[in-house]
Amino acid sequence: MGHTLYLVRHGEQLDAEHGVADGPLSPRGQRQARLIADRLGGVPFDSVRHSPLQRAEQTAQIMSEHLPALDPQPSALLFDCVPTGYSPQMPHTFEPFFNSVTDDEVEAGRAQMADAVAEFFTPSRDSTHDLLITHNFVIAWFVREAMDAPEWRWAGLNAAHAGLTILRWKTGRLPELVAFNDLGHLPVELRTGMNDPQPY
Ligand SMILES: O=C(O)[C@@H](CO)OP(=O)(O)O
Repeated sequence: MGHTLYLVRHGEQLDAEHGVADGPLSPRGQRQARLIADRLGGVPFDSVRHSPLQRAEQTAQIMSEHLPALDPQPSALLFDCVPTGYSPQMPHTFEPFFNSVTDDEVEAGRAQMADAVAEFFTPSRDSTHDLLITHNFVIAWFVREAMDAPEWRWAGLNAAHAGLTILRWKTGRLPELVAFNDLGHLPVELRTGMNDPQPY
């Protein structure tokens, strides 16, 4: 069956729209965490890791209250980060965002993502299931890496709060993108965190 990696973006953070860098989940974020827990209730997870930031830690905590078999552990490899700097191949509309990111931040993000890929992208002959609760850019980088897409192509791959992305490695096969930003467990009013409102 191989190794399956379940990537979940944290739930909606309280007051994130006011520029608060981190904090607890909003009531909507707490509902999102309960619903992604219900969605994944049948998966026999071998490990659960989460970003140490509060919005991801609380998402993991709510999920483990609903799924007591989970034993979430923090991993610094899952911190929010910026995986690369601006590339001329990116749409120009992305440029203002990258103007506010320092070279040191990019260097740290690049190193973190290299270490994260080495840690989590592990083919397995056995059936293994690992859950990572993390951030939008980390999920985008993992998808880009699994697809062997150009380095800059993580930019613009957006997952919603509590969206579910699944990657799988089977022996002798290319990495498989089983699902990207699947929101089937969320009612329309809880599909938050995307740049544009979701029309479905
Ligand atoms: O700021 C964002 O849009 C993303 C970047 O990864 O972070 P988060 O998933 O923590 O909201």
